[in-house]
Amino acid sequence: MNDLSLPPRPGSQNSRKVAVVLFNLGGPDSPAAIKPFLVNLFTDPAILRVPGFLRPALGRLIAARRLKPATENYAILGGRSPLLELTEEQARALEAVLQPEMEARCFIAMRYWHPFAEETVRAVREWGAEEVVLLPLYPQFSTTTTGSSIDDWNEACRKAGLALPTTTLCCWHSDPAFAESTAAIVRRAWHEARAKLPAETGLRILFSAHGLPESIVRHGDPYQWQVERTVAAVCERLRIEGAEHAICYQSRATPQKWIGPSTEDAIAAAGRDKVAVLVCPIAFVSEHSETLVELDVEYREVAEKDGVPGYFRVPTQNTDGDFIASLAGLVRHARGSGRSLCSWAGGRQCPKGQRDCPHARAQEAKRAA
Ligand SMILES: C=CC1=C(C)c2cc3[nH]c(cc4nc(cc5[nH]c(cc1n2)c(C)c5CCC(=O)O)C(CCC(=O)O)=C4C)c(C)c3C=C
Ligand SMILES: [Fe+2]
Ligand SMILES: [Fe+2]
Repeated sequence: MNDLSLPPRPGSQNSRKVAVVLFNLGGPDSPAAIKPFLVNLFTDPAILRVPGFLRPALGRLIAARRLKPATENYAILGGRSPLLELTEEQARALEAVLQPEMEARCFIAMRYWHPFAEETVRAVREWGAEEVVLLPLYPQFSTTTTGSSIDDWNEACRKAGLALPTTTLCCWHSDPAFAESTAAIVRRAWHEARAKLPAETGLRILFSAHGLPESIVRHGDPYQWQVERTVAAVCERLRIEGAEHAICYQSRATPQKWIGPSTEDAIAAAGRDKVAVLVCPIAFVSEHSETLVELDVEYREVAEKDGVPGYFRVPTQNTDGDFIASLAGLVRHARGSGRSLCSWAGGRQCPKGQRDCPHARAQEAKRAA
């Protein structure tokens, strides 16, 4: 056993300065930032999959159409997203767990608003990092989120000429410690909700994940499959007798067909079945507009309208101690391997040729090209 109270030994792997880079989507930090944030999002080739010459104009048009609903949502939160502050709290909490074992510092790289990857690459260099661990705050891999952030990071490093040994934690949807910590949060919320309901009223857990256009999944995005793996891993550990559950998808942001069932439809079904719902965000690990507004305000109204006999929400992980410990476990495992790692197979390392590991698959495709 390591004595964690001892400082890292000079010259050991643990004395190397490791930058843990947390990826998230980012959110506007003022009302004026909403428009450019949306333009950045909708002109990302990972999001808007049209020929390059069409993307800037079409992306701006879609962003303009989204501006009003997005502005209304952020107005409820005081005109800004809380995502950066909450991610900073997660970063500090993760550092506090890692620092007794290794010389680690957590940085944040957001995809569509500050701090952008370019800013973070500079900060990582200035700190004198000798090694990098990329840790997306998305348990499930999607080409639209983790994939886009990895490409953005690599491009920022290329431009800045930063070439450090780097490990990418491409996905951790079934990591046992993550699933256990999530199950504990769901269990607590379940008991709180049960205590407020009459004994004869059923309670259904709705695992609500961010949706995706169906065409993206059809083209091989593993996100939906990985969401299902997370739900299975959490349910295995719930230890609540007779708890029924369903998976649904929220936040449709474009007119195309998105994967379903939608969270609205799942709430309507609960209304018909006369069961209360406990909505559990399963693809976000911190609070932001899609939990605080969409789940807490909009879908609550939908549930009332649909005659659902009770509406409750599981809080996201934020800085929950067991959740942060699970992230620390991922970093500990990943360090120094310089490879792409994923937790889904239990082996931590993406198995060679494994079609469900998106990062390994992308690397293989690059090698073959
Ligand atoms: C085509 C559009 C979108 C896809 C695909 C998409 C995927 C996706 N997004 C998240 C997580 C977050 N999304 C957030 C905001 C947000 N997302 C979209 C659109 C798509 N997302 C928009 C237009 C917005 C802006 C807000 C709005 O207009 O409603 C956020 C941040 C929210 C905040 O408070 O700042 C997160 C986080 C995931 C996990 C995902 C696919 C797997
Ligand atoms: Fe989104
Ligand atoms: Fe993987």
